[in-house]
Amino acid sequence: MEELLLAAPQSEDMREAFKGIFRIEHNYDLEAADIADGMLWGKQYDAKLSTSDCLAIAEYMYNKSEYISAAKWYRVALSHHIQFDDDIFRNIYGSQREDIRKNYIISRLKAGKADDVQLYLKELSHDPKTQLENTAKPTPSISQLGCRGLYPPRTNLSCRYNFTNTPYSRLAPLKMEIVNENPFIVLYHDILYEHEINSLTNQSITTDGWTDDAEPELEVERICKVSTVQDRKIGRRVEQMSGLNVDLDNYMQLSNYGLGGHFRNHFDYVDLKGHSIIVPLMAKYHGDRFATVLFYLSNVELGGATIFPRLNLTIWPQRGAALLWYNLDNSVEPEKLSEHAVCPVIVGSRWVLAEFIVQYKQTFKRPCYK
Ligand SMILES: O=C(O)CCC(=O)C(=O)O
Ligand SMILES: [Fe+2]
Repeated sequence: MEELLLAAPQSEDMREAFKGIFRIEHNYDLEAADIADGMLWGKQYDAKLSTSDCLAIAEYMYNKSEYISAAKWYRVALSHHIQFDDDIFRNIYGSQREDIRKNYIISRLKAGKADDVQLYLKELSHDPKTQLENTAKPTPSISQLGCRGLYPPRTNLSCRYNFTNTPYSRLAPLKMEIVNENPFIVLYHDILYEHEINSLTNQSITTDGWTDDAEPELEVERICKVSTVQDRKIGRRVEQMSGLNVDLDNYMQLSNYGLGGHFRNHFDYVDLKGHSIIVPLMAKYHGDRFATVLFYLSNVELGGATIFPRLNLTIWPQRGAALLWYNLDNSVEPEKLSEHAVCPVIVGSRWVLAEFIVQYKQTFKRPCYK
């Protein structure tokens, strides 16, 4: 029994799963009834949520003051709830059904009007897949549009072989897809070997990313596991991809995002001028993060795109590809357009490896700043 309990989810695991489901529901505009049925973003999965799962989610949404969402989850819980004609079952479950109905009505009233209470009562007997009355869909944010793949399609972009970044590139040109001209963002294809990907993704990572609660001064939220790795061979490839100087002994950041894992909008630069505490440290060692190279170590079955909301750019992870972008502009000032985020993972395990290329090592490679 003790062994079973050890393997069972703890209350913290449940809370994190609820938060993940909340992010998925809102970012992708999914309906509670669909999620409960395993219908995720248009794809039917062989998985269903139980009545008690739905009830627990409804209560989580209620406590978060997300009353419309709570009402939807209560209604789904009720429709999945055991309904027996048998007296014994009615005695056991009847009162629970009444409680769910009550909570549904309270949630509806909290987000609606007392005058509409008859309407709300009627809704209770409708199929949970029907829309709730008088509830408008919220307008999606720019980031949500990106996560849903709804930015306008891009034209006039190109692919070519890159022969020129380093002398070695002549022998082994890289497959380069230009995804944005200004600021320059490129996606390199087939940049990692299978054995490299496998050895990176077979590691177990135990350290959590960070949340607003843990480090409020960061003002970002990152839900994933992180670890560091050193790999001189991959470091050399980063040099080849970027044409910049890379510290081969640098630690790269390995991250794994699970259900609902995400990284809210952020910049990779620190903006040395604005942060007096870290400036001496950053300055002593290497300066700000000039560019980022992000290796995708897995495909993601659903969700988990990298988005640049200010550029209307969505990049879907492709195992073995790597994305390169600049965080500072030509005058080494923060490039505001480099703001980016990781959309919540709906299904799958998302692995990435990031190398941050630092500013002061580029003095001779990029000497001609404006
Ligand atoms: O995983 C991604 O798509 C982006 C990761 C990222 O933004 C970071 O590590 O700073
Ligand atoms: Fe980032």
